[in-house]
Amino acid sequence: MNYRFITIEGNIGAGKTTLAKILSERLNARLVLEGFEDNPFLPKFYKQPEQYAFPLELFFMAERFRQLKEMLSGPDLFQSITVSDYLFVKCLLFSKVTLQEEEYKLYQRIFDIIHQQLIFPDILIYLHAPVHVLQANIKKRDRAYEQKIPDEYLLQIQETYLSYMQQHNMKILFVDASNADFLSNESHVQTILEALEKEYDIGKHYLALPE
Ligand SMILES: Nc1ncnc2c1ncn2[C@@H]1O[C@H](COP(=O)(O)OP(=O)(O)OP(=O)(O)O)[C@@H](O)[C@H]1O
Repeated sequence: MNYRFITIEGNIGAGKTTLAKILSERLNARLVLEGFEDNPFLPKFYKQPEQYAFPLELFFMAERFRQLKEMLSGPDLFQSITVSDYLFVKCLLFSKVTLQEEEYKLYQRIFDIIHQQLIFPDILIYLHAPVHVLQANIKKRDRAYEQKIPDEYLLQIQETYLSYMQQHNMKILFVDASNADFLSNESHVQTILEALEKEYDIGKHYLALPE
């Protein structure tokens, strides 16, 4: 397989973490997961978004930068495969939705300075699911602070991801994850693994999972 650094992205509740864990096991890869539970501002943000969005986003940026930087300085960067469940630019995409305009401009300035120090994945697997599926997943996993996320917020996040992918040249496997069940449907995992054996051109490549 030609991809040494694979990143999985998608909206809240799309199933990134599940797939990242499974792929890392199957590919014997290093796993990089975002530590959103360590962000003390997240439950507060969901109660009072305007008040807590800026510290929330700063915390995410600092933590993710630290994590990816550590990964880069690790000894096995060129020997092993790495699978992560977020792109660094995720902070910026969410911030576009969560921050006020002036705050966003400032955030973007800091982001622009630091993101150049990081490497970009070889391929992005984007899990796309409609809002009602995301809401059902969010309900099922039952994190208390996520239970009142409005559909509108999920739609805005989705829009931001889609327009980012439209504007940036990268190899993207765009997976229809409406019925994805990587935990108990082996053929779904196999579809992704087989796709990763192929060499793709830059751009979006659609991938459907078996019924
Ligand atoms: N930059 C951010 N700004 C605001 N909230 C964020 C940000 N990054 C993550 N979150 C929140 O942290 C929580 C976990 O986010 P994330 O989407 O990464 O994981 P997830 O929903 O568990 O993913 P999946 O179900 O696809 O594995 C969600 O409530 C999400 O809204």
